[in-house]
Amino acid sequence: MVDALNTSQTRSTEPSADALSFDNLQADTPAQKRALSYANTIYQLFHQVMDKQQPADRVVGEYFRVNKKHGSKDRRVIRESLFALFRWWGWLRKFDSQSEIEQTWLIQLTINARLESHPWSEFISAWETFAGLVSINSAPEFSHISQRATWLNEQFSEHCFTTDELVPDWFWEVCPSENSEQRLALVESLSSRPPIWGRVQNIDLDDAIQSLQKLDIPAKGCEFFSDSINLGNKNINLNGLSLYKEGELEIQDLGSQVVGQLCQPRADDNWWDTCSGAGGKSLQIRSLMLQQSQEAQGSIIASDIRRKPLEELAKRAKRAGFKKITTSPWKSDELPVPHAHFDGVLVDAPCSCTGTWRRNPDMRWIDTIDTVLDKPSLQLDILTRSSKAVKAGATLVYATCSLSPLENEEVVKAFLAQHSDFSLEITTHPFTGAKDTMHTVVPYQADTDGMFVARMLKRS
Ligand SMILES: C[S@@+](CC[C@H](N)C(=O)[O-])C[C@H]1O[C@@H](n2cnc3c(N)ncnc32)[C@H](O)[C@@H]1O
Repeated sequence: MVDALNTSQTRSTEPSADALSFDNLQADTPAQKRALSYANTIYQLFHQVMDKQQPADRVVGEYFRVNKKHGSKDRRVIRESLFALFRWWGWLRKFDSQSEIEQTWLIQLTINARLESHPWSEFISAWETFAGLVSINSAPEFSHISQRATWLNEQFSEHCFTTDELVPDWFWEVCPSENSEQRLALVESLSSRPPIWGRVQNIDLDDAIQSLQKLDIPAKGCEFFSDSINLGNKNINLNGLSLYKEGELEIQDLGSQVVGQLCQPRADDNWWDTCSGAGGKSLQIRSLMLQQSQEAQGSIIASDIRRKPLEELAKRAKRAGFKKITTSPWKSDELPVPHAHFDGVLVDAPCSCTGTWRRNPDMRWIDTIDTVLDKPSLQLDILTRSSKAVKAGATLVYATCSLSPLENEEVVKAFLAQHSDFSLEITTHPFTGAKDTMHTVVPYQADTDGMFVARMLKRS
């Protein structure tokens, strides 16, 4: 098997892959000509991501920004084919043994489209014909990855396709799971896209749902949190939505919302969000305070080593009218806030982001095991320094969007081993109802990203 990972270990400054040459193929119809043009574009974007280790959403966004000639259908075919390639690359890379790059690519594109049940049949038939694949027309509508693996094993018996290999081998080393049913459910969820999740603030959920449904957005509530909203799977032009522009709707994955919920902020608490980024959880914490009392005096200081996300947070807070959120950049080892001062400190630590692989399927192939292994020492350092800001009797919450125990349970255990004045609290996993001291939100539990969260108490 050709190991695609070997080609992507180092960051390249070379231009992305050369264009493919389809000169020896006779494209007679407009659909065939377009199919070859798409094949070339997708090939170059794919290699820009893999060879230069650049995130696919950035690469494709920049491509469409520069190449304005593409209409909405072109964009859809290119974008969806590209993202699907990363979802199925663990299988598609096995076809790399074909002699000609062009033919290999057309085979991979055809199988990719069949695995996704893409609707652009005229282009798929063109790829299939040019690829010389005559016998795979019987692809059914798949509802499960096991069906896809079975179909591939029947069609291409010279290879063996297993569901575990849809993620890189190193993933199982850092996210071990002995239980084969759980492994399958995890790969299944990592092979599909979650819906767009949001949160309403300053507005009644039912009013928000009604106004979004009038715009043909299939919005609905969810059984877990009264302010969460499921916005369906289709892209939404947020800047065209008045709810969004007026700060009444924020996009936040439901898994991420678990973290704010388990912070359990009280109306008049003072919180420090130490790694706030653009402040998804700071906004949520303030909104949870206001849900308890419109007079809530609680405040949040948001910090990050990057200034730009803090500027974005300031805009979001202004949009929502949340005057009690302020920002304080974290520029050095010194705390940017007073010691032993806060009722709650949230450390949403930088991590490998393996829990977000559903939305960013390319990351599983451009990252390596080091993406996980180099994080725990940084995470422990940030958690240790942040803990100094917690006052006696108050709360410290540690969270990541990683699925690896090395970045999660092990970091918390290492912290507690050095800090006997902190102890874990028992909390309830909102999706499973499990009562425990540390929770992993696994993507298949509620169709979300993956997260980890643990809540600790500093002794009085
Ligand atoms: C998981 S993201 C935070 C996401 C954010 N809390 C949210 O809800 O959208 C981790 C953040 O930690 C920040 N970060 C990385 N190293 C840091 C450090 N040494 N000190 C403070 N923040 C850091 C990153 O810039 C990044 O924004």
